[in-house]
Amino acid sequence: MLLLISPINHEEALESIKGGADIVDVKNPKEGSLGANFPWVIRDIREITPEDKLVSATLGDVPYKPGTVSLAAMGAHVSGADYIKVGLYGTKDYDEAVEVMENVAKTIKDVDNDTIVVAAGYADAHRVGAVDPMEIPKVAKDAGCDLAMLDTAVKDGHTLFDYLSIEDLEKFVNEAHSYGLKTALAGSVKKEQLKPLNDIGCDVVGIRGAACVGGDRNTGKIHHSAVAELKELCDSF
Ligand SMILES: O=C[C@H](O)COP(=O)(O)O
Repeated sequence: MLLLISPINHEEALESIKGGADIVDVKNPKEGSLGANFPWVIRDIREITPEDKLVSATLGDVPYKPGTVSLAAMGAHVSGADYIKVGLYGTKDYDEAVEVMENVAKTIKDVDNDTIVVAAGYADAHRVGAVDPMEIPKVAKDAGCDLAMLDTAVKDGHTLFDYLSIEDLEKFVNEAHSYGLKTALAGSVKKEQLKPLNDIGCDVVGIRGAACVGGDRNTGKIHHSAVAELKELCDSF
């Protein structure tokens, strides 16, 4: 299972790289769970990240506006992102989510087929009126994405596991795999929760809070020792 770590700036990206993150995921929590950062921050982090590591960029907790989100995807691409995550927040059902994601996938695949397009839903979608998380694998497949992901929309201490059972998560992973997609799971994941995620076949675990000093994604900063501990655990399974 690969370790994706979400820094917000240059300093935290260096800590993530030093700690051994497999994917450096540029994010801006001030703008939400999958808040988007600025093009120059993504470009700078791509420049300091070794070439063999992927740089991811989140496009935000996006509205049901396929054109706006497609342009944002192009912005992430020209800024150097290899992995583009779209938080399906304003899309209330399968049809809206597919419409956004198929336009993002077309935008990106037309210019670079190797860039990874990620459809990200929310385990707590019911709290914000977003598309059902269990529909995300089908959304990702039907829209031509590479990866189906779940995170949590509301970062209030609840974790992914508060909303979905391990059986549901396994079903999510198996369905995505049956379509030939990879999976990523996140949502205030703690180090003790890595093994169950690994055991159900999850391909990527996404973490910010547990990689920060004090375990707090907002007040803490990412520290390489916390990242290294998570990386060692991921490699031990
Ligand atoms: O993509 C993953 C997220 O950054 C997860 O953040 P979190 O561990 O603070 O919920």
